[in-house]
Amino acid sequence: MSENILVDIEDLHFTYDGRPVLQGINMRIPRGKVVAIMGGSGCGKTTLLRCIGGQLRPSGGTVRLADAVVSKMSEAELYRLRRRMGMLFQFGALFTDLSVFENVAFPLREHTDLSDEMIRDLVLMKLEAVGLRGAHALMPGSLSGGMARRVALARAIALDPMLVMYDEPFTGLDPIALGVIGRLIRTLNDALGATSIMVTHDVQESLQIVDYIYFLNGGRVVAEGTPDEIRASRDPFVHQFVHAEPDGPVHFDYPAASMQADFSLGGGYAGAA
Ligand SMILES: Nc1ncnc2c1ncn2[C@@H]1O[C@H](COP(=O)(O)OP(=O)(O)OP(=O)(O)O)[C@@H](O)[C@H]1O
Repeated sequence: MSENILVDIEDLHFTYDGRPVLQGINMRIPRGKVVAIMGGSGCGKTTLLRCIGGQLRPSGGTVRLADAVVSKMSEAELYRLRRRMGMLFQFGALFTDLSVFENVAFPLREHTDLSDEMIRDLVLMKLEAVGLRGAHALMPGSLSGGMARRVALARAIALDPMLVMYDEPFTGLDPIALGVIGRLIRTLNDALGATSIMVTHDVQESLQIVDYIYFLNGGRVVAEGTPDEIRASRDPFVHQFVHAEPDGPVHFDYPAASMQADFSLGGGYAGAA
């Protein structure tokens, strides 16, 4: 594998209960880049992140991270690998009974033997990086949505990860907070010398901050390119996302039986009384 590629995904397949979700994904993500993954609801974006993080084992193909095949790692190796990965999931999910300081300190206490003084300095540095050093004593319940997301970001980078994965980091944020989080994702990535993968529905923000975008549909990569290539693209998938069109090749409804079969007149639905 080229020295420069941090994440190399080859012909990745994943199946839930016999239902194929990922059907031959190929991606090569160079070190230092911020990459967005987009696609309609349920197309497999979160599943892909979980295969990269080793929480799910693929049914076929490989994910290589640095020079290691993630799906072949033992539990102990995966645990060590996760120390080098930061993850920020939808809504940030802070521990509500821990202060801002303790939330950011959590991965440091969990994964290192650093002294309390060292942990204190590192936590305050990470909080400073997201503009919240002054908020270290607050409890999550007293933070705005944007502040809570910034604390989650500080926690995700607490261990100086080589790879940071974001699952819909902008969900539920107002446009100003969204812009702040977007810029932080970019600047923290560059300051840490990390690589970032972001699953998001926010095309406009992504076009401002990322180096490359992949579009998924039906468990496959259907389009990809740099922000300039994406803006200029005539691909119908890309066009639908960039212009937020409700109709197009991406269907937003989960596949269902016909209305006639599902509703009582059709007599086919056995779910509710
Ligand atoms: N634990 C599970 N068991 C069975 N099926 C699952 C499970 N988790 C997800 N799926 C299914 O796998 C498909 C892909 O889910 P995934 O969460 O990866 O999609 P997504 O692209 O991240 O969607 P969204 O944008 O709505 O979050 C969906 O159809 C979903 O219903």
